[in-house]
Amino acid sequence: MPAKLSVNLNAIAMLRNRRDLPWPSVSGLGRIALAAGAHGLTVHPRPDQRHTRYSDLPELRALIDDEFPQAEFNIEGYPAEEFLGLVEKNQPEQVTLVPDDPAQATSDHGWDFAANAAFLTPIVRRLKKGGFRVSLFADPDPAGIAVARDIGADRIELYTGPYGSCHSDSEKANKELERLGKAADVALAAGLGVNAGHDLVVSNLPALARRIPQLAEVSIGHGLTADALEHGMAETVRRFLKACGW
Ligand SMILES: CC(=O)[C@@H](O)[C@H](O)COP(=O)(O)O
Ligand SMILES: NCC(=O)COP(=O)(O)O
Repeated sequence: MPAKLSVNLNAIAMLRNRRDLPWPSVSGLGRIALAAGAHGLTVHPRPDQRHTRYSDLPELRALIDDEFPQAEFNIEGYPAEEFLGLVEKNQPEQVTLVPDDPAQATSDHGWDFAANAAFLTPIVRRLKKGGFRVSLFADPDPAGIAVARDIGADRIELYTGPYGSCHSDSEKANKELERLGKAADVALAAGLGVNAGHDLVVSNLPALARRIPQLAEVSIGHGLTADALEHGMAETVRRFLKACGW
């Protein structure tokens, strides 16, 4: 089965947050994405709420429950107590734990599993007891991935940033793809599911899906939002011109 697509709404939320106005609507764009066939929605709330706000989460949970009950809600973030409380309140199908420092502009590495095993193990146990599927953000490092299994995760999410940044260097992209592929082989052999995300776009997805045919889910925000703007711009300008009487 092809990988499921979870649309990350953080970039939409960041655009919305430029003004004290309700547009672009995070739940409205989430509805459009799910109506178009996306399999789920992802948010990555950070403590400063510069992207998704905590108040967006109940609205997205209700959107899925009321209109798209087959879709999944994926909440990503650093597992501080505040984040764990948000997860427990908003009941996502999947929680993705990311080693984000609040000062980081975006996620740029996976967990050091050996160094964080004692920290993550009780958190993963608590989340799984709560009924949530747990995925851990991971660099494509086979040694670390074996530890992720021992920590109790259901899945890993491979950090694809270095692969995504090779858009103009196909040799480098192939090397990064092979690292991701080998890490996925190790994870799958260990019984872990494999998700992937960060800087994925239409042009780099097919090769990733071919190398990792068992890929369970990709979560995509920045590149997908950029495409939505590009492909929606002409129609939008026509609407504004019509409103001006042209
Ligand atoms: C874990 C991960 O790679 C994504 O959550 C990424 O952080 C996208 O969200 P932002 O664009 O808000 O950083
Ligand atoms: N988990 C990765 C994600 O949700 C989206 O990352 P990006 O496409 O915004 O880089």
